[in-house]
Amino acid sequence: MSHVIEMLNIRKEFPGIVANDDITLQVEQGEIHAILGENGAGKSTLMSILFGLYHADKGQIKVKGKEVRINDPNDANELGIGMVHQHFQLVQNFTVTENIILGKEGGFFLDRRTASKKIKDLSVKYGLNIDPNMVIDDITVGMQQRVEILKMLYRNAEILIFDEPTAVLTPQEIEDLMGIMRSLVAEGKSVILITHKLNEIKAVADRCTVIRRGKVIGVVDVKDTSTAKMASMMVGRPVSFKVDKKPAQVGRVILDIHDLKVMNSKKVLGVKDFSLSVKAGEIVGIAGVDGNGQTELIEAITGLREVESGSIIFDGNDITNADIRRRNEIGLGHIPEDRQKRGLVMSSTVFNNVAIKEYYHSPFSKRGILEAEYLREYAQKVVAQFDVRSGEGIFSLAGKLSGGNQQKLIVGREVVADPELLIAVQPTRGLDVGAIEYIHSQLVAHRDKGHAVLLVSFELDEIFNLSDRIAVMNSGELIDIVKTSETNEDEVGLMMAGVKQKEGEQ
Ligand SMILES: Nc1ncnc2c1ncn2[C@@H]1O[C@H](COP(=O)(O)OP(=O)(O)OP(=O)(O)O)[C@@H](O)[C@H]1O
Repeated sequence: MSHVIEMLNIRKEFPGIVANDDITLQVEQGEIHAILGENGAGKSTLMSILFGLYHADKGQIKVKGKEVRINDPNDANELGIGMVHQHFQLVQNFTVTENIILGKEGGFFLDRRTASKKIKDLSVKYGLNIDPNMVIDDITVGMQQRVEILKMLYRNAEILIFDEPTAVLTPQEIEDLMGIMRSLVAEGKSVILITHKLNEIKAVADRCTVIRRGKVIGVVDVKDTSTAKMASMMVGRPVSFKVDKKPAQVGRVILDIHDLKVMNSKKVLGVKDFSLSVKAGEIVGIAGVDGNGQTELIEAITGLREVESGSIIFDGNDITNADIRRRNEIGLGHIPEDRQKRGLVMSSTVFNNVAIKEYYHSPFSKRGILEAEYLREYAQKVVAQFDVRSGEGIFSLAGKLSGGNQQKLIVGREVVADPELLIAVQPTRGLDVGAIEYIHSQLVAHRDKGHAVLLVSFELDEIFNLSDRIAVMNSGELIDIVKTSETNEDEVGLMMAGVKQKEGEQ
């Protein structure tokens, strides 16, 4: 078998941490090679080296047997290496076409109509459902990811790196993407797939390199290795995939939404006459395909988007038009969908990011002066409890944390603040199975303390594992709300497609 890519004995250090410690990765031509590792294990660093974004301190890279030096992404592109990043690299106010041709030879002088046509054809061919004329700001996170995939396909890459490509895709989109990957390798291309989702590795990958804390633990043939085995190789202990929880002890209504109407960014109703209540001591999960009004609903509840009509009552207080700080103060916590845009200040430290919502009041500050010692201990507590790993602890910049560790930081900050209502949107996006197990147990513990949790997730498994009741959204409407114990994935799947239960029974 010929190796299309060989990364030999790669070492990369950052202040306080060895991100890659003597890593060897060999990818065969025509295979889908998965890389599995905990959050912060060094996967993105390794791929950034291959893509010319970082330079290894030591080691060698060979492409098709020839040693190469990859100084920047242009070198990588020339060697036929393409990458879909975990965090999108798109200009928000540009169209899809502009983003795709940006940085390509000829760039903006390219004939846009021809470029748009080629993009449209690729989109249709791979079922990506992207209109080349749409502006990035107006499309969902899931669609933005597909634009990244299109960008790579547009440049005819031979070796395609996917860094957590399915984290925001719907089950159907994931299926489609798997199909795309299979057809890519059938054409002789090679795929490197970084994912935390073991079932995806099982479904498409040929081999898997497992890394833990910067070191290679082993390379396995996927068809001969169980998901449980891969999980324990990665985490270093057995992992439980089921959430242990007692029946909910529900109390008073915490969140009461009445006939809510909210516009989306296209100025049409994204949320239509939506009513829902969430009680203390329960987790209500919102199930739905991405783009069916969940974002607008959550933005309305958290104060990020204006309400057209209807009301939002929080523990007896009308907060329909309240400002965000007031919502925080009366006990609303929010784990946002887009952790980089809304969750963290990337250029600031972990410490500042933990303090960001609390710094102005006691006990975090007194008479306008920060209680630095208290804040430091508080930040240390969040980092320790949620296992946020980085080179320089609370003094690391948030932007230097691995994607999963950024996510753990946000979840930790919001849970430790102990809000009456925790709104958790995709709380385990990008997390490894060990971290998911922990975050799930923390969300259940939050409920068991008598707090309310409103969960939005595109993972039906997660919705079913955590929720006491499931509210299904389709086209901005509440299709139905059902007890988790009285439904199943097929029924919820039908409702997600807009079929009301009674219609389904007919
Ligand atoms: N530019 C940087 N400066 C400092 N530390 C960094 C930098 N980039 C990565 N690191 C650190 O290197 C380690 C490995 O990070 P990396 O992003 O490679 O992990 P990962 O395996 O991709 O994790 P995840 O699954 O969470 O995405 C982390 O501890 C991270 O904080």
